[in-house]
Amino acid sequence: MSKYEVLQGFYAVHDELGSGGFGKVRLATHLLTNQKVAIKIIDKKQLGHDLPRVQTEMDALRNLSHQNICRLYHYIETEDRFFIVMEYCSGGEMFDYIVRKERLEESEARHFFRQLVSAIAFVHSQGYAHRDLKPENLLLTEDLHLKLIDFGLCAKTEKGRIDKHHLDTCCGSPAYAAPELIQGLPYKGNEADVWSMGILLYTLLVGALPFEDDNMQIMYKKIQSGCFYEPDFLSPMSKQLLRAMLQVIPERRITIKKLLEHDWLNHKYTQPVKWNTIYDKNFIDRDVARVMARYYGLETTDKMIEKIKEWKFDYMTSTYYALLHRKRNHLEIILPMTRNATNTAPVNVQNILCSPTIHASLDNNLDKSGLEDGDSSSDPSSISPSDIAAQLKKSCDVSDGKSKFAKPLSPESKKMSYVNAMLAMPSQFTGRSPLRIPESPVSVHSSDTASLGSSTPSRGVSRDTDKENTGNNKNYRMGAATCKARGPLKITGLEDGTLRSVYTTPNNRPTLRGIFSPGNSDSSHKNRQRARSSDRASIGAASGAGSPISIGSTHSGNEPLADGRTPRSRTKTNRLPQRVFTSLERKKEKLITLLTPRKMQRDSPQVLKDVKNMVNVSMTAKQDPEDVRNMLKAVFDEEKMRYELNGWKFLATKETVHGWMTVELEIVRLQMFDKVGIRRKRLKGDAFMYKKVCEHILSMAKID
Ligand SMILES: Nc1ncnc2c1ncn2[C@@H]1O[C@H](COP(=O)(O)OP(=O)(O)OP(=O)(O)O)[C@@H](O)[C@H]1O
Repeated sequence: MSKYEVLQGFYAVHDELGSGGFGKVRLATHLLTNQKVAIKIIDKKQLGHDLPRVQTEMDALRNLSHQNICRLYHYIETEDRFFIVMEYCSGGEMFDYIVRKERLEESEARHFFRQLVSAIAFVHSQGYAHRDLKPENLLLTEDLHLKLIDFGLCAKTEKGRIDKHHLDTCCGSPAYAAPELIQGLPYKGNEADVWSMGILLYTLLVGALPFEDDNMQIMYKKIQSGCFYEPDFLSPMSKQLLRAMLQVIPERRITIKKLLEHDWLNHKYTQPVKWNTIYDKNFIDRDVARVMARYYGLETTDKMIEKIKEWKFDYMTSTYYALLHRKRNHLEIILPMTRNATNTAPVNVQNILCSPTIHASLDNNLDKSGLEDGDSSSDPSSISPSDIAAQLKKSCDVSDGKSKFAKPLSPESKKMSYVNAMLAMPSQFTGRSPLRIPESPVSVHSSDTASLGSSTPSRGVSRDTDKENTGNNKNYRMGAATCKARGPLKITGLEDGTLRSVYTTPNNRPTLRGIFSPGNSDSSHKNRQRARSSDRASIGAASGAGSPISIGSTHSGNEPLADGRTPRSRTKTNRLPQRVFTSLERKKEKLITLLTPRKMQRDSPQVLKDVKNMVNVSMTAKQDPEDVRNMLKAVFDEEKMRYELNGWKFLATKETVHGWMTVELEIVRLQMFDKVGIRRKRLKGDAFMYKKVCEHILSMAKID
């Protein structure tokens, strides 16, 4: 029996997107609509005492429907596993975005930070505190909307009482934890979140952590001192905001309300942050409901609307959201004629990036259901059932070796994406653009975008006005600290105790090198700190930390990997239906790949035809992929990194003081530039470790 049998016929499961302490997140296709989704697969056995975490996360995701929070589509529980189907954030982790940029310019950091503040203001307004804010939990969509994930550690109080309620569970990642948390004092979730946001803002602007040390106890002391380095390039306004957020005494810390009004956040913006949700669960998109009513065999659209409004988070909810997403992207919304029809979904059409300017992304011009304003281009009501059937048949017809792809419905969708624009923009700090994109046919306009390129970060140290916080060094800030190191922390468990079983069946840098160094893994602390992805049983644990690593070993297909997992080649079972499906969505060129013998497929790297989704790709100066492969092998050997090579994909692991980190590096061809690129993905380990490892590998490989 397949591990994921429960998903069969509904989702096709693909590659791993990332992994946390308890399970993996896999990319998947929602088969009925051919939309990409992310599925978090959690093994119950691995959860142990942390079982309530899943329930906490589910409750939060059900309740917290917001434009900057990753949407829950579907929730399935089986005897062994939980499957959480979510909106897929194809832009990857926000942190990845700054790996190549080293640090962000102020206006760009503001773009992301406004969205984070919006999400957290909403979360708090609903009585929740996130308590695990860190770069790994901030994802991006293809048009650079920020989406908050991972509510497994969140705390719930009565709505509107988050600022009254004290919590006592210490959780989150140490580097992002507020001083009151690491002292083991009762704390308020909202205040602790503001501190973590301060750390996040610092990482965006500086590209390093404000408090860190190889020794965990020293790091704690630094956090409690509130004393952090302020590089000269930070503007006075950013310094002031960072100080306000990184105030050691929680009562003196800026509140979220004040944060929303802060000048830094609103600089050059005509509108304040829209923090309230723009979604209304009572508002259902009629076009989508109409198409679904036909599929589910309901007589009227209204009946379908009533059904969707039950919000069961089953396959119906998932289908509704998947179709809504298609509509938002100006893709046709069609389903087979009836639910008894084949589950084969219409083939994918172009993944279109529709956010030409920073404002388009920022303003979240969405209506209550999540559709962009003025989205009148698609009118599925004009599609008759026979059209739908014909189209479906046509689009799935690959008998002639060519798949027929639905056309994008709007010419607008051809606009250059914000992602592309940002990647094309030279970084003011590095003096180069991560991707040297030749003259672009579409210019990016809007006053704000223009300002991104031209704004000069203010240099020179502003005189500190906050006397209370003035330290000896003018570049250091001292929060009003109680420098009392209380030593190890006690974990007392989550506030919300019990797990309710819900059964649902689907049918129904170092940029500033020298400043940043990865923190340490004080094992005694780790055991007490609530386990986090970077702290929890890792590759090192699985392989026996401290045991000798076989250096530079290219694993044969059947040996277990360093992390104890079975190599991908072995875990691949009967994937044919999935492979066929994938080929359909990847446009007709991919069919050639499908029909090519496997050996030949492996012999040439994947070709990327445009710069879309190239946020995680570094371009090399090489034209021969073999050269790059050899260079990477040499770097791994030199770095004593263990790796597995599967065709053009390396799975490399490295032990650092913080534990193990696994990165996937794939060699790809960049057709537009006639160059070879390296696509990277963090699979395990904390984001800063990943950043450091990637920067190191890429600079060692001398790829630029
Ligand atoms: N919706 C998504 N779209 C794309 N990638 C995702 C999505 N959700 C998660 N990921 C990837 O998977 C990783 C792990 O996800 P997540 O943090 O939810 O797992 P976790 O087990 O709760 O982790 P942790 O141990 O940090 O709590 C993320 O850091 C991200 O890289």
